[in-house]
Amino acid sequence: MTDSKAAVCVLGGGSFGTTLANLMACEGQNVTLWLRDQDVADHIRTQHENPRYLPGYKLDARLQVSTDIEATIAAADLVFLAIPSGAFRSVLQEVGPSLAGKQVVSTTKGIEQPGFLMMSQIVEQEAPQAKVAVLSGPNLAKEMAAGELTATVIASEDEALCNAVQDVLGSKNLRVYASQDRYGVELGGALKNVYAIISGMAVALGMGENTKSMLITRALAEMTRFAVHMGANPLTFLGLAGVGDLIVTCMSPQSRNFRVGHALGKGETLEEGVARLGQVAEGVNTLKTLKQKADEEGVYMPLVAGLHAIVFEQQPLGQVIGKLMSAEQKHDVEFSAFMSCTPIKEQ
Ligand SMILES: NC(=O)C1=CN([C@@H]2O[C@H](COP(=O)(O)OP(=O)(O)OC[C@H]3O[C@@H](n4cnc5c(N)ncnc54)[C@H](OP(=O)(O)O)[C@@H]3O)[C@@H](O)[C@H]2O)C=CC1
Ligand SMILES: O=C(CO)COP(=O)(O)O
Repeated sequence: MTDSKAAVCVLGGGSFGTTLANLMACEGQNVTLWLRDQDVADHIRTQHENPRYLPGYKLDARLQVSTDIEATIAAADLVFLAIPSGAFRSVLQEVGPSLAGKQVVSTTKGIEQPGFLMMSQIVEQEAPQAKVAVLSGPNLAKEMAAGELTATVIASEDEALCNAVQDVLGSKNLRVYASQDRYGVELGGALKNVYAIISGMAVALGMGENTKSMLITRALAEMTRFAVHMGANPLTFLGLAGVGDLIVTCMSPQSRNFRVGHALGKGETLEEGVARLGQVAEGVNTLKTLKQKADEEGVYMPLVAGLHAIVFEQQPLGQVIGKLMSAEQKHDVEFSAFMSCTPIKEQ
């Protein structure tokens, strides 16, 4: 067991970073939240609320806040990263050397292009002396901030790091399960955002419950097919970071990706939907990145291709749906085929 009072920091003061840091503060952990906005930091320190990203949620008075990233990292043993993928590398480039020897956990659900890199792979590049893990699961920030029960997955080849995260983050409201499939867990968190956009669109169009169930189930088959091709363990997609996160993000209007899809379904442009959200919806960039990679790798992903055609190729919705419904009818469950495929690739 690790020291439960290990110093922890969370980099990124958006909805998820604030929520994670607050959950740990509520458990009496020594935790500091770093964010770049001085006004928001002052508000959290004095009013115990993040007015920009979690208005109306009372934060624990023991939560420490800083705008000094170097001092925050220097004082921490365990560093959580909750920076959107578009800014992830630039922040890592700034602080990479300071992360040497630290335990670093990425919570960011996006993919960097070019290179099709997961965020933990960026950590490996920019902070090669750090120990790396990823955290992912059905974790809508606002529900967690409200104390709703859920679970998440900490994935790393480093068992001590998984144990450390279970110690500091696990609580009566949050179960933290371990996995060794870092790549699969991270890929699951990024891919499901694309299908949440499709689900939001289906809801806006008034589609039936059967339709939504079909979409989620075929989404799971499609994302697993891609992930296995890329070297992930198919069983990971039966867990919290796979089907668990897919279900919540495809079903909840709290999901920002779902909301972007809903706006599209109501006839708004992508730009309008994203602007009204005012928060990050990682699925938009992931859609572009994933479509390109699936084409390069020759992986069959009709839902991804269909959404891409609607959003970026101006194809009429009705035409795309017609094409999807008249595609070749293949196998339902592909997991048996996945199980007999070659072992997980070195990533
Ligand atoms: N919210 C959720 O329910 C969950 C989110 N995640 C993932 O966590 C990641 C972060 O998302 P989330 O917190 O929700 O995003 P939000 O949109 O709520 O907040 C984004 C945060 O990132 C900060 N930021 C943006 N660019 C930079 C930068 N260059 N340097 C420092 N800080 C920066 C913003 O600061 P500023 O306000 O100053 O611009 C803001 O604090 C995403 O990848 C998301 O997929 C994972 C699980 C759940
Ligand atoms: O990843 C999430 C829930 O697990 C949050 O999803 P959104 O980014 O779509 O809000």
